[in-house]
Amino acid sequence: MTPQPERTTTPEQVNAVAIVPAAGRGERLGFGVPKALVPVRGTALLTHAVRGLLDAGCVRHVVVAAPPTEVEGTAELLRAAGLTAAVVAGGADRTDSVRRALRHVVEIIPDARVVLVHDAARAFTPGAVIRSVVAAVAAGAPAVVPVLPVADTVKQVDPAGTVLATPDRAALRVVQTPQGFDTATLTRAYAEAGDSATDDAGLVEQIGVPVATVPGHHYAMKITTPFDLAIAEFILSAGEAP
Ligand SMILES: Nc1ccn([C@@H]2O[C@H](COP(=O)(O)OP(=O)(O)OP(=O)(O)O)[C@@H](O)[C@H]2O)c(=O)n1
Ligand SMILES: C[C@](O)(CO)[C@H](O)COP(=O)(O)O
Repeated sequence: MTPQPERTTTPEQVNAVAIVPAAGRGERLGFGVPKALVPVRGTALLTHAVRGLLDAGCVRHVVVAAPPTEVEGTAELLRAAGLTAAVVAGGADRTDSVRRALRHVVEIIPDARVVLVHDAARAFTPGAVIRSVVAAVAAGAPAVVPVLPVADTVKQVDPAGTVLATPDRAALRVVQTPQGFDTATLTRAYAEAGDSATDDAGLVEQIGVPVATVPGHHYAMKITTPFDLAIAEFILSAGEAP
């Protein structure tokens, strides 16, 4: 029998669905408007983030969780930028916002096999990171997170700030988004795990499913403070990620 070439699924063949939690208030940024709507070079962070996902070439649908009072305005913002995305009302915390968007995904795209969850605040994530997360899920990993090594020494402290321990930083990673999941795994995690977690992979860990890692990128930083906004300006002026 003639040996058949091994079939691999490329990220472009997957057509993932992306959830974008964008309902945060941006208190640490302090602009008095939801952070996702804060402009960098005249374009809202959310618009940069959604465009980045759609331009990566492997995302078929985007579902945004917006502040409940901004659902219409957010839909209009994205339409005006020529971007196609569904917008739902977000919740009280990030987990609640993702839960609401995930419910929408399951309703409108029941055949979605791969789902990404990507912070609007990580608006300048390179397409290569998005594609490698999708590729790892397509290759069979039920959950995948992009990570970076930890550059500083990290201390564990008690509530008074006294150092308790110095974990081995070689075993630690900083976690970014998009985080990618087999849709059935993420749905089960949201149904069975605790109410809240600081990331979606945390809920998957709670149900005992292994989480794989792929290399992240400094450009996928979370824009949290005015200092980060200055770095975002730099990233835009520097052009394509090295
Ligand atoms: N109720 C919430 C809170 C946060 N997020 C989203 O989760 C991502 C990560 O949250 P973070 O960077 O902490 O944003 P904020 O909550 O807006 O920031 P802050 O804590 O400074 O108010 C952001 O894209 C944010 O919009 C959300 O969808 N719903
Ligand atoms: C999901 C996340 O961006 C991964 O690093 C992060 O945990 C979000 O944390 P936040 O406190 O909701 O910003």
